[in-house]
Amino acid sequence: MREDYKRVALIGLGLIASSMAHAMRRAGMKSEIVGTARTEKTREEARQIGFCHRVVETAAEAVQGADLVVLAVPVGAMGQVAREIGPELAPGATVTDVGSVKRHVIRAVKPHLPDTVHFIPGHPLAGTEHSGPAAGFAELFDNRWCLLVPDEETDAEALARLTAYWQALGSNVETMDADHHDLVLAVTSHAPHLIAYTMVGVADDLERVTDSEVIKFSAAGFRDFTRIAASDPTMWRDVFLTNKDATLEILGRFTEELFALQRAIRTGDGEMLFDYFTRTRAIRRGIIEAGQDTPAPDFGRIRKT
Ligand SMILES: NC(=O)c1ccc[n+]([C@@H]2O[C@H](COP(=O)([O-])OP(=O)(O)OC[C@H]3O[C@@H](n4cnc5c(N)ncnc54)[C@H](O)[C@@H]3O)[C@@H](O)[C@H]2O)c1
Ligand SMILES: O=C(O)C(=O)C[C@]1(C(=O)O)C=C[C@@H](O)C=C1
Repeated sequence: MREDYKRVALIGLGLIASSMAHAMRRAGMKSEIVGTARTEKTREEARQIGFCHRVVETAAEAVQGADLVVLAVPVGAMGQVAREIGPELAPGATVTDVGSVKRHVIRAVKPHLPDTVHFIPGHPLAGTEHSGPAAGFAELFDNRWCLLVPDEETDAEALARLTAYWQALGSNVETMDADHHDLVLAVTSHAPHLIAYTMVGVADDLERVTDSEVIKFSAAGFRDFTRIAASDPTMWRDVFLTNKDATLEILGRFTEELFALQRAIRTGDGEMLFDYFTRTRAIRRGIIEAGQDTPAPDFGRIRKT
């Protein structure tokens, strides 16, 4: 039987936190949801939508009496938030985060937390290009991975409870080491975002195709790039600054492959191109067969809880 947390504090009330609150309500959790965000504008927007039971002014106030605390702010702000909440945390509470980078978050957060709490970093592999409290929806985590990053000292019971929580939100949960997480995500998420940002930047630099032509002739492929390249600038600046080594490692490999493909085009090596694209097509088909390609959310259809 699932043991719901009594009080869940959401620090940061953007896409991920608001989706968690909607998903908690959908799951019928009994927890009280207390939220806070940095600006009054965001707090007021969250109050109007109503996914929290209470929205309070500060992070220090939000965590009081909470047995689960979720840090859902940009990766670069995690340390500062941890410093603020550290002295207010209830003994026995679990503190987790949803940041896209793990090694940096652990380094930034852990020193500020008392020994009496369980710190279990996490990362739901689900998102959209939208941000803010109005962007959230209950289905975001359905059939998506949520990676938890325990260490050798992590309390097994606290880990089992957090795992059950994410499963109730719709996720499949796996554990992973922080460095491995950061390398895997550099390949599957961080470098692809940088490539999308670059591709849209290149199109924008070509004055000829900007204005109406980018819109008019943007086929599905480029349109997908523009969706990714519309992702939150603060979030992604922080991801690249804090997952520097892994991203640079993957970009190095990417450049080598790009040169190999460039050479095949120049030399007319059709066999190389065909074989390469056959290999990558099989990867896409594998993702679909595994049910991991959730279609883009239809915001008109999704009813907010
Ligand atoms: N968007 C995604 O696709 C996605 C997916 C998985 C994980 N994440 C991670 O989740 C976290 C939150 O992302 P999101 O998409 O919900 O972002 P968001 O921009 O929608 O929301 C961020 C929230 O943090 C608050 N905030 C910003 N700076 C702050 C600061 N210095 N101090 C305190 N609060 C601050 C904002 O007011 C806002 O409430 C990030 O760490 C991100 O890396 C994002
Ligand atoms: O679908 C998207 O818009 C996303 O980019 C989501 C996405 C990803 O790269 O898959 C982005 C960042 C995360 O940390 C996790 C998920």
